[in-house]
Amino acid sequence: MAKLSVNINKIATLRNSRGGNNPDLVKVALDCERFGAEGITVHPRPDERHIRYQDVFDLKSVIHTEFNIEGNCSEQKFVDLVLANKPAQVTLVPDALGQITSNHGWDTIKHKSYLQDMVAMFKAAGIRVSIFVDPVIEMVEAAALTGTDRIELYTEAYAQEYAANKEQAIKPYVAAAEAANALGLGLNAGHDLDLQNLKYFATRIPNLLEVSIGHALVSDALYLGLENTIQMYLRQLSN
Ligand SMILES: CC(=O)[C@@H](O)[C@H](O)COP(=O)(O)O
Ligand SMILES: NCC(=O)COP(=O)(O)O
Repeated sequence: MAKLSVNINKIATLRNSRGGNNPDLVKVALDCERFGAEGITVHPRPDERHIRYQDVFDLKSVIHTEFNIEGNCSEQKFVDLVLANKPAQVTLVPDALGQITSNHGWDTIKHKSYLQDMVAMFKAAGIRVSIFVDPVIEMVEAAALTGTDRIELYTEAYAQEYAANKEQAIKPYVAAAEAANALGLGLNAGHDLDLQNLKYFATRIPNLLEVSIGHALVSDALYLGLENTIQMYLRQLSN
């Protein structure tokens, strides 16, 4: 069963909107773990629009499930933050500064040499590395040449097409997952997964190890409650 890593970016968005500490991000993270989350994911962006760099230090000192820090390793501040906190996993995401959210994976062919260096650096620090990629077999194959432990399949395209044609939507992801499996790459997935599309994805993707879910889960929790929502997502992942 794939593990559920709850991305708490949007909790930080709400907190920052009034300048105080309500909701308390650390408390929410600990509650997510208490409710069954098997990991906590954060994506500190250079503008600190939601997760602040200090949040990472505060969270690292208290959470006891897997800590996954996502971000762009071309930012030295991000690299320093990850090395200082040594999370269970770092997920390398090629976001530019002005993006409203993540919207593409790495070109692992073009950036293979650079990613090899980044992967080696984080692995030398004892941090598992995952590289955010589109469901394109050539990108998966090139990712394997970087020495990364895992890839994370960027699932927005799947989520967008799911309602119209889920059989078609899943096809590139199954092919990419099979390629990853054959190459010995660990397999994560994330972005726009939700209560409607998660089970179909998780039951058809071979050897899926982890999904990181934030925006839809936090939105659902506004209506369903955080504990109930996490349990509902976990049920979607159980066979
Ligand atoms: C990499 C990815 O798809 C998400 O983890 C990303 O963290 C979402 O970022 P926002 O929460 O800023 O939209
Ligand atoms: N890596 C995906 C993630 O952490 C959360 O993405 P989303 O569920 O907020 O779209």
